[in-house]
Amino acid sequence: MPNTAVDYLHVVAAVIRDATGNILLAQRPANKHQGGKWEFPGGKVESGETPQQALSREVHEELGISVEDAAPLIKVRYVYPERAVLLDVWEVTAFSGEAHGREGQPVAWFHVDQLSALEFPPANAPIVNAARLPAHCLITPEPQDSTKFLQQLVQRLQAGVRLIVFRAKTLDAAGYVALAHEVIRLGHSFGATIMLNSPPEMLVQADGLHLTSRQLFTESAASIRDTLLPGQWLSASCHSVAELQQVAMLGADFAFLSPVLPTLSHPGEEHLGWEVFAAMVDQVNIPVYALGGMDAHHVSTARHYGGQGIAAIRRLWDV
Ligand SMILES: Nc1nc2c([nH]c(=O)n2[C@@H]2O[C@H](COP(=O)(O)OP(=O)(O)OP(=O)(O)O)[C@@H](O)[C@H]2O)c(=O)[nH]1
Ligand SMILES: [Mg+2]
Repeated sequence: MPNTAVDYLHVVAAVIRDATGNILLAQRPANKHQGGKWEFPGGKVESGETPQQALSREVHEELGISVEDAAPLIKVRYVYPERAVLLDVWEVTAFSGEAHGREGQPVAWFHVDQLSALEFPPANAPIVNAARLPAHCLITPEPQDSTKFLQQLVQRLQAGVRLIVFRAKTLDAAGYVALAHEVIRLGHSFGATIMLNSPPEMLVQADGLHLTSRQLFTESAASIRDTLLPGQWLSASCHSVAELQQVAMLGADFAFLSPVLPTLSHPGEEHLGWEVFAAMVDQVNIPVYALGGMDAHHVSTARHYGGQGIAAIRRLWDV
C-alpha cells in the first residue's frame, strides 16, 4: 500500500530481454546499498528527467547499450530501513550495442526460469514475478464436451498461450480432477503454467492455486500460502482495492482486476475503465492482469495503465 507520508526515491530499472527471451542482470557493487545482490540495471531518476529518459541514461551508463523500445512493466514501493524506493520497472524489448558492465560490475544473461534461484534485494520479488509472467492469461470457459475442450486447449497452447487458469464450476469433483489431469499434462508438454481453482489432491501436480474474490477473506485464506509447495503460484480475482490489498497481504503472486471494460456476458454492468484500473493497480505492488472485455490487442493498453497484461475467457479461447 503506498504510504503518501513517505518520500519515495524514484528509481527506474530495466528488464532487458534478448531475442531468445533471456534477461540481463547485473551484480550490485559490494560497497553499495544491497551490495552483492543481483539487480535489474537502473538507478535514480534525476530532476527534470522523465522516467524513460532516466532509463535510457542509466542503461547506457551502466551497460553501454542504447534502449530502442521500452514499455512499463510494474511499479513497486518498498521501505528499507535506510531509504524508501519507488522502483519504476520497464521492459526493454529492443536495444542496440553489446551489453557489458561499464562500471566493472559482473553482468550476465539468465533464462527466466533461473531468476527464482538468484539473490535479489528484498524489494524485487514482485519484479521477478512480473518478469516471469506472460502478458496474456487464459481463463478456461466451462467445458461442455471434454474432447472438444482439450482439442481447443491444444490449439491455444500451439498459438502461444503460456498461463492458464483451469476453471470449471459446473463439473463435479471427480469430473474436475479427471479433466485437470489432462489439462496439466498437455499444458506442461508446452511448458505452460497451469493454475487450478480448487485445492483438490491434484494441486501438487499443478503450478498453483487461483482464489475467487469470495475466498479471500475466509479463515483458511490466511494460511493458504503455507499449503502450497515452494515455487507454486498463488493468484486471485479482485474487484476492489480492498481485495487487491488482501491478495498482497496473503502473499499472493498476482491478481486479476475486473471488469475493466464492458463484457459480452454482463453487458449492462458497471465497469472500471482504464483510469480507475490504473489508480487501483497503483495501490499494490503485485502484477495485476486486466480482466473484462479484454482481447489480445489490449495488452499494450493494459501495460500503459500499470497492468501486467490481460486475462480473458472467450476472447483468448474462440479465436
Ligand atoms: N537499479 C536497481 N536498484 C534497485 C533494485 N532493487 C532495489 O531495491 N534497488 C534499490 O534502488 C536504489 C537505487 O539504485 P542504484 O544504486 O542503482 O542507483 P544509481 O544507479 O543512481 O546509483 P548511484 O547513486 O550510486 O549512482 C538502491 O537503493 C537499490 O538498492 C534493482 O533491481 N535495480
Ligand atoms: Mg544503478
